[in-house]
Amino acid sequence: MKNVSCALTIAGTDPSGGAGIQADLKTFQELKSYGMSVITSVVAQNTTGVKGVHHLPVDMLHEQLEAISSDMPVHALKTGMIATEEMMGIVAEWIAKMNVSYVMDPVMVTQSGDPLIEKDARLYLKHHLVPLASVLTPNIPEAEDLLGDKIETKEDMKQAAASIVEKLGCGAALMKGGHFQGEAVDYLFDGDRIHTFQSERIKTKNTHGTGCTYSAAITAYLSQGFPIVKAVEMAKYYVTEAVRHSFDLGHGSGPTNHFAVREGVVNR
Ligand SMILES: Nc1ncnc2c1ncn2[C@@H]1O[C@H](COP(=O)(O)OP(=O)(O)OP(=O)(O)O)[C@@H](O)[C@H]1O
Ligand SMILES: Cc1ncc(COP(=O)(O)O)c(N)n1
Repeated sequence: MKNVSCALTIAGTDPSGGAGIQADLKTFQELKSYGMSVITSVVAQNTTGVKGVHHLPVDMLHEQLEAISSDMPVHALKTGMIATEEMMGIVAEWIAKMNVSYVMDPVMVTQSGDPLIEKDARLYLKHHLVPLASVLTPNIPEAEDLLGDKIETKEDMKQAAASIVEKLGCGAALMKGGHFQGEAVDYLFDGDRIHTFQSERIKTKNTHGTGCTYSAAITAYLSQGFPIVKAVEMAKYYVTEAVRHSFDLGHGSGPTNHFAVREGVVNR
C-alpha cells in the first residue's frame, strides 16, 4: 500500500468555505496529505462576518478526538478556533498524549472583527495549549495579547517571536506580518535563530482565511516529514499564491484560491 501522510485539524467551521475547517481540508488535499477534521464549533459566517456560533457539547468533542486516535494515524495536527476553557482542556489533554508535530493558530478574532474565543479563555490558552505547540502562528494582535506588549516595528516582531518561545514554552513561533504595511514579511524563531520569510504585499481585499490556509499548509508539510523551516518556506509560497489568485466571491473579504499553485491559475 502507498504511504500516506495524515494531517488533522481541530477547529471551527466556515460554511462559505474560506476559513476554518473548510480551508484546512482544502489545503491538506491540495498538498497531498490525507485530511481529517474534528469540529469544535459550528459558525454561521461568510465573507462579511459571523452571524451565529454554536459550540459542540464537550462530550461530543471528546468522542470525535477518541474516534481519531482509536483508529487513525496522525502525523501532524493543527488547532484553530477553540472557544472555551472547557473545550481547550479536553483538546490539551488529548494532544499531550499524541506525541506529533502540533501547529497552533491562536485564533481569537476574525478579520471582520468578530470574537471566536471567550475573553476569559485567553489565559487558559496561553498557559495550557501554547506550551504543547511545536510551532505557534500568531498574527500581530494575537502576539500582543499573548505577550502584553505592543508590536510596532519589524524588530518588535522578531523580538516577539523569540519572547513567545522563551516565555510561553512552545517549540517555535512564526510571527505573521499580514497586518503590517509594506512587504508581507513573517519571522520564525525556531528556538535557535530568526528565519525571515518575505513576499510582496498583494493588493487585494480577498484575504479571508489566510491564517487558516498558512497554518494548514505548514501542518501538511510537517505531516510529510519536512523540517519546520522548510515547511514554513513552502507554506509561505502556497499562501502567497493563494492570495495572489484569490476569488472575488461574496460581498466582503473573498477567499483564498487553493488551485493557484497546482495550475498556476487564473482567477475565474
Ligand atoms: N495582501 C497580502 N499579500 C501577500 N501576503 C499576505 C497578504 N495578506 C496576508 N498575507 C500573508 O498571509 C499569511 C497570513 O497572515 P496574517 O497576518 O494575515 O494572518 P492572520 O491574521 O492570522 O490571518 P487571518 O486574517 O486569516 O486571521 C502571512 O504570511 C501574510 O504575510
Ligand atoms: C472558524 C474560523 N476559524 C478561523 C477564522 C479566522 O479567519 P479570518 O480571520 O480570515 O476570518 C474564521 N473566520 N473562522
